[in-house]
Amino acid sequence: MDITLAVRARGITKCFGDVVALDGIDLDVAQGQIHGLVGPNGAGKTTLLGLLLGLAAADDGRLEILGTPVGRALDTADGVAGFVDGPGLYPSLTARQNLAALATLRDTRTVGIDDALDQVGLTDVADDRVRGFSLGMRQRLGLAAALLTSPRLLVLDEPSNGLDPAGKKHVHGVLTRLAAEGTTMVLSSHRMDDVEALCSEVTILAAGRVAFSGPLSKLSAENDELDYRLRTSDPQAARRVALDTPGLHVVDGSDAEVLVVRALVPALDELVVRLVKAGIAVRELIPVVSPLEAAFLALIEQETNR
Ligand SMILES: Nc1ncnc2c1ncn2[C@@H]1O[C@H](COP(=O)(O)OP(=O)(O)OP(=O)(O)O)[C@@H](O)[C@H]1O
Repeated sequence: MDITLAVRARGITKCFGDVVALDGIDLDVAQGQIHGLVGPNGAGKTTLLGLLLGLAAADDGRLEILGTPVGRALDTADGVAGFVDGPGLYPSLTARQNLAALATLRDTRTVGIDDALDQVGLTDVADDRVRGFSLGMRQRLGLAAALLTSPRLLVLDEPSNGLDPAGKKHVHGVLTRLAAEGTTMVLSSHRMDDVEALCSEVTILAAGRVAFSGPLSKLSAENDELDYRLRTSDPQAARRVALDTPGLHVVDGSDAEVLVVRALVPALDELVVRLVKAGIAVRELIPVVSPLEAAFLALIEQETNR
């Protein structure tokens, strides 16, 4: 048993009737790490998070949480908190009453309801009924509910769902601070940019299988061709230069103002040098999708075509 791992899963399988939701999943999450779980709809993310929260038991495989093997009884392991499919809240109660009710039900030591509300930025609406809360406010309240138990492992299903940019920044700040204080997190997202902002490691699920698991730095598409948007001072001349540049393709979807080119980094460098030599100013040169997003999409395609 490796006590430096907050989660250790080996060969986890979970079926719903004929549907194989998880098909032999291995997962290692080091203590204090924020670990992202990404994948397309139906990949098995929520099912896996549900197993970590003790909401369901695996059909096969071995799961250890915070150093303790998980049995077949449905129960949240000590030190674990979080939610899947949105937090369970009472709409007719206020935010503060919801947290008080949960603390009573759990009979747990609390870090303080006011403190939890403050951490997620809900102090001003603490005495408003949850019925009137937006999706983003409910997500924050769900996080506050999880914080009440001072968890060592926090399991969150799409915590950024419904958050506006300021809300997302706030919640990311809370999660980053918790990780710095030693809380381990496993969170799911559909978005690689979320994962990039928060996580040091990521597991990509596709069709119930692990397509990749490891540090984000390893998941790089540097050696693959990427599409880049190019905006210059002279789009027509830039197109002629691009068409002449070896190893670079002008992609359909380019328009009069913006050229989309597909290239490896060396060919892209050559294009920029040629543009500058031709007196054409480069105003914008950005990947259409980030290298991580591109690697993610390529892996998903590979795995779903297997
Ligand atoms: N309770 C259930 N009964 C039957 N099938 C289920 C159940 N829960 C999940 N599934 C199926 O298991 C597979 C994995 O679903 P899961 O919800 O874990 O995926 P997900 O990656 O979280 O998807 P999404 O991104 O859409 O939330 C899907 O095919 C889904 O239809």
